[in-house]
Amino acid sequence: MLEIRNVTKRFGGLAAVNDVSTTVERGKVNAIIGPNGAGKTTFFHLVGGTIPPSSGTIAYEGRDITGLRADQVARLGISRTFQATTLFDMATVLDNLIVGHRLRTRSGLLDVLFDSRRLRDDERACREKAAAALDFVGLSHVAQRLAGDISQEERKRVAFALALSTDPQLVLLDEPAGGVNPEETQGLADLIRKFVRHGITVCLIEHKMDMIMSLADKIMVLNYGEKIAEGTPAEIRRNPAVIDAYLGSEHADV
Ligand SMILES: Nc1ncnc2c1ncn2[C@@H]1O[C@H](COP(=O)(O)OP(=O)(O)OP(=O)(O)O)[C@@H](O)[C@H]1O
Repeated sequence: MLEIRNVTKRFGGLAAVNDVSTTVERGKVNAIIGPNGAGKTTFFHLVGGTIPPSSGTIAYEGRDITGLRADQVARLGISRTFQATTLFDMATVLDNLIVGHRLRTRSGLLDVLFDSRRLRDDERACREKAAAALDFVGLSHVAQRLAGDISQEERKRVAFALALSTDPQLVLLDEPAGGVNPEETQGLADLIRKFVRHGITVCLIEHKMDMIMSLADKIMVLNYGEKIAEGTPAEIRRNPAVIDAYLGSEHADV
């Protein structure tokens, strides 16, 4: 689905991502792990178009998407969440979702000025889509709550719902279970499985090893920007280089 070839990103003298090649497989949970500063988030920025690579190529469904902007990448079917979800805390959860969906629809300034039919149609469609996305992530019951009043776990679910607004084929989830308790982590893992069941391929960064080991089909391990291992959870768990760099250290939440 996604093919990354020899991708490098340099910030000055630092190679945050260094000559990484990998694939993201359709219909699977693809995980990326590694110590803090290993280049995981930078890797997502490169795939999602937030920043261009210094060298290397990224192909999505056989099409070269290297250097495309984030909005262009999103339109092709790749969306992402961020470690911290920025919400309008004084607006309701539903309104946050509607704004997120509105930003991605067609009507422009002229439609707003002339109160066009397209604008009204767009608004209705956005409201329906936002409500459907909230339902999908199990948050219908907090739709009318202020975003500032919901729990960290609910914020994570809102991030998932926002990622759905572009009808993605592939979602990149950056620490989807960061800062939530073990029981809630289980619920979020179930939600990730639901994405895959509904045909949305997942690629995620996470430090919670119990979650990753039970959820991922395939894991890539980064260390100092380089890929040091890739394989199934069982293969990764017994890989000496991974144990040395990550699993045996205090970095992983085990
Ligand atoms: N815009 C930037 N300018 C300069 N250096 C950067 C920039 N973004 C990231 N880096 C550096 O690149 C390296 C990789 O950072 P990155 O955030 O990708 O790591 P990470 O694996 O996601 O870490 P974490 O698990 O802490 O989120 C770090 O040394 C970081 O300081």
